[in-house]
Amino acid sequence: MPSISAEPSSAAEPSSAAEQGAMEAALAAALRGPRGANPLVGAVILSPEGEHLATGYHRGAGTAHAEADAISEARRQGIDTSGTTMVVTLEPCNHEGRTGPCAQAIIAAGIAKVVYAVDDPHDPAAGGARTLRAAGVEVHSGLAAGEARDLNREWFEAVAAKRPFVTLHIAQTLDSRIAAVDGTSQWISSPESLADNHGLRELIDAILVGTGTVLIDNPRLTARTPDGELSQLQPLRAVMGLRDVPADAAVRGTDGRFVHLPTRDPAQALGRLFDEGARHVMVEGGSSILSTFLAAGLVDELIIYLAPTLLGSGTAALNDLGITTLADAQHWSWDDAGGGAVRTLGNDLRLHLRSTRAATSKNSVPQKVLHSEAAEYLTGGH
Ligand SMILES: NC(=O)C1=CN([C@@H]2O[C@H](COP(=O)(O)OP(=O)(O)OC[C@H]3O[C@@H](n4cnc5c(N)ncnc54)[C@H](OP(=O)(O)O)[C@@H]3O)[C@@H](O)[C@H]2O)C=CC1
Ligand SMILES: Nc1c(N[C@@H]2O[C@H](COP(=O)(O)O)[C@@H](O)[C@H]2O)[nH]c(=O)[nH]c1=O
Repeated sequence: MPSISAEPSSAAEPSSAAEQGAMEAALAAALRGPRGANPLVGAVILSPEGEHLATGYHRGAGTAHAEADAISEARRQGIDTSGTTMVVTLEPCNHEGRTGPCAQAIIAAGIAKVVYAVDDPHDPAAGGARTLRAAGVEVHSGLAAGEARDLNREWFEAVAAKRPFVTLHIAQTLDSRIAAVDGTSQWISSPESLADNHGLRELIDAILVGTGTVLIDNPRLTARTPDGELSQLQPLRAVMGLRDVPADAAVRGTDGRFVHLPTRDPAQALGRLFDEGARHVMVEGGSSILSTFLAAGLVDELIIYLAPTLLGSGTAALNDLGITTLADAQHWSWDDAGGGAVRTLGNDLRLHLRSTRAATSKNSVPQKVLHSEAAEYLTGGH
């Protein structure tokens, strides 16, 4: 059993072996969710005797939080949650949001004790622990705080910087081309990869491309179902670059969800999208835009659709990261969150990686530890 850390905190007390085991299970469950605007969170409900009664996790923005998911799971099984302990990887939220405050759900479920790993850094959500204590719930924090922070390190960093979480999308050939010499690129990906990409478009708040892509592809950048219908949720469509976006460009659409960002500075573009309310941005391309975000260290997650195709020449996925010596290479780590690090989508491989930018050696253990546990949940072929 991996050992997890307890950080000193005003409320910290020695935790029981059952609580430590539950925290490990909660950390593993959290990895089942997708990265994005919301953090990965897992929760386990323990009986007073330390038995695991129910597990929950967060499936992404707009869906039930992990605590509510675990309570629902207990209800589905007909389990009485009064007098139980909830072990959760993040401080329960206190805000109304789209899903209702978890602190109130915990109080209503009669849960007597809450053990959580790290405080919620997000101002409107913070304060769940205070609300719980005021209602007579015993609350402790700090168990596995290092692991829980590492689980969401990019998200914590984005929240602290007040910028959106950034996913970079690349649909490329085996030889890292995203378009042929004549500019044609539709489609490099398999239909299954395209469907996955449209699923992501529906989850994110904004999608961003450069003016080059607009002028060459005239993309719509909408989220669509496999039969071509518009999906229910649509991202804000953003084009970055100094040139004007043609008046008849498809990306403008007719729904008012288009924004031109007349800048070449990726931080400025993200700042503008943050001000527009975007908390998760997907950068789709082309190569100049992909490169400028990567060079600026502003990418949290990489999703690469790798097609078993060769072009030999054409537009390279990346053109310059400002790296001239191997010692300065960017290193990325495989990410098991949200369905796995490597999946087969039709003829393609879907590669999922996370930044190592903010990782500390002290906190880098749990990804390795959790690999085998997370593997149980994988649905795609590894
Ligand atoms: N397979 C795939 O996944 C994808 C493939 N593509 C393909 O990529 C190709 C387009 O790539 P590319 O030509 O690089 O176009 P980009 O979409 O990357 O746009 C480049 C333009 O963006 C503007 N820009 C804004 N910020 C910067 C910056 N920091 N550095 C440089 N330019 C900036 C510049 O225009 P300005 O003068 O207006 O400032 C520049 O000319 C197309 O063939 C398209 O089909 C595109 C997306 C995805
Ligand atoms: N060629 C290519 C992609 N290209 C991206 O999709 C855009 C077209 O979007 P739309 O007009 O909404 O269908 C295009 O401009 C580029 O950003 N994406 C992929 O997943 N796989 C691919 O092979």
